[in-house]
Amino acid sequence: MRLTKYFIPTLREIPAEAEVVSHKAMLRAGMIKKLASGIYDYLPLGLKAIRKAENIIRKNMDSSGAIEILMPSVQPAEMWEESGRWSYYGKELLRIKDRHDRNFCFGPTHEEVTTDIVRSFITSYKQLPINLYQIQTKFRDEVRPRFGLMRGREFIMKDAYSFDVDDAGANVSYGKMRDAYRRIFDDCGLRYTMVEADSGAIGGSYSHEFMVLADTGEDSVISSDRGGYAANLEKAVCADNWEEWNEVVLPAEEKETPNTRTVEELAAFLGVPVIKILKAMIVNVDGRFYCFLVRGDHELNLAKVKNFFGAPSAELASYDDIAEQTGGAPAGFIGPAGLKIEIYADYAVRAMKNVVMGANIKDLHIINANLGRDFEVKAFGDYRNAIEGDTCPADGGKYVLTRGIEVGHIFKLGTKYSESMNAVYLDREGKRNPMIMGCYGIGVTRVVAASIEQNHDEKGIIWPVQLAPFEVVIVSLNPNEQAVADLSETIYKELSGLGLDVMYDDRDERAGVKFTDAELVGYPVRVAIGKKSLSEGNVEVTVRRTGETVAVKKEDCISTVMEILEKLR
Ligand SMILES: O=C(C[C@@H]1CCCCN1)Cn1cnc2cc(Cl)c(F)cc2c1=O
Ligand SMILES: [Mg+2]
Repeated sequence: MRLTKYFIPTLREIPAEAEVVSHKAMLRAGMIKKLASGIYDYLPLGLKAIRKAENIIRKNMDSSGAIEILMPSVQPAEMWEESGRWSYYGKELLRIKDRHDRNFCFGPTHEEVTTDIVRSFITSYKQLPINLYQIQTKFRDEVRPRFGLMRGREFIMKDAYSFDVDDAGANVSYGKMRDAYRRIFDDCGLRYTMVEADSGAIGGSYSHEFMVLADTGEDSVISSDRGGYAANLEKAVCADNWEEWNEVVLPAEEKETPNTRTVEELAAFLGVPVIKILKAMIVNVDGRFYCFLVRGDHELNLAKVKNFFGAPSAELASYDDIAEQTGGAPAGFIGPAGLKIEIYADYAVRAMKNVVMGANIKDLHIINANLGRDFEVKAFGDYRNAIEGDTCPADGGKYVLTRGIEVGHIFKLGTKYSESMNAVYLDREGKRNPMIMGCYGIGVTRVVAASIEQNHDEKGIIWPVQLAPFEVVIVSLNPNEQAVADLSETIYKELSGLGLDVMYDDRDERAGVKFTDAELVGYPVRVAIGKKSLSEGNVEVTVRRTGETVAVKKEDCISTVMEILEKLR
């Protein structure tokens, strides 16, 4: 492509709203343009990277036996009423009305639509298993879209749905997708890890996420330093391996603790370590209230609370609900004594002695409170967030916390949709059975952003060859010298002839401007052609990732570039 005939609106200034590297880099390199909050134009460079990611995904999905389809973005509400999800989702679901005032939504996902296709045409076990997938635009009305394509409201997803006759078959389908995802992210040149994940509201028995390791990732990953376990923090299991504190049980006494709103303030005021404090939270689980206790240095894990009750949601209670459930105690002074609601505690609480707990009265705490004498617990469980240094119950290693960007999520779905929407098949004995489903997503636009998060420096993007919009940029240093232009054209045509995506920067610009743009846009290989190329017969080949430049005889330019690109793959 000739740059004078192309469209790469690079920016000198970074818009203030861009917080993370990939967002800044994609704006500066002229890959995207914001149309509205969380909604972006994919400009030529951005689209080429997205298309390369899509083709890697398509190649591996097809070779896994999945079959590509394309479903509508606009979905009728009736389908979501059948699955019971129309009323379940809140504002995140973009609901629209057509001219006849009928209800539709802009699809955030396509379980219902795919299940409708399968139930309409597949009726026998002989037609199963089947895996249908699409690569398509989704819309989820995030309350706070940010980080550019990392958390957009409109985004491109590959979503696949598998249908099997039984659980064993569904496990095979799940395994095929897991292996396909590994090939996809390897082929994209991403460093990632697969982690056990919370299945969230869509139910189903288990799920795994594929996390691109990056410090700017929004997700927290807990993994054992022995490599035997990795999970999203929402899901990471905590061992119940606490030694009872060997302290003499002391008499409890009330203590005035004015204005000690936080655990740290309370600990400092009383001169005790945070670990001695019993944190009590009132949790609203789908409208029912419970009190959960965790040790002062731990955090309550609401995903674990939600899953414990099998509820669609679990949130910290509002101030008003706290006051109502505790007889008026403000947050920071809540305790388990004298509550009417059920009390659950994390395993670590069972080992505590002589703790500080809220008295459910403003500015008052009780010190040296002890389980059994001063408060009761209905049941102990794993309700806290794992932390670094915890012992891994799976392999005895120590937990390490890292951050990740979720680029893929695969779910064992079960019969949630096939039962509610009657997607059944006749088995050998002619008996009707619901199909066992799985669903599998990849955030295509997020893959591109994640790749930049993992591959950049202060000058801009360092594209892995696999996703690079253009693999090579030819920079003519003296475009007005006919001989330089001729040599540049020759090399440009030869490299393009080999099937590479080559950008030819034929602008009448200074070398510095061309070099800076080449580094910003992130072409893996740069070929610079100038007067020296004529006098000494050399061209300069630069590798973006290492910054290393070599002088190459112009007749060896093509083979050198091809070798470098092969090594980079
Ligand atoms: O999408 C999934 C599960 C899998 C992920 C892989 C591809 C197939 N679906 C979970 N999920 C997430 N956010 C949603 C947001 C809205 Cl507004 C909604 F109405 C539904 C969903 C929803 O179901
Ligand atoms: Mg997910």
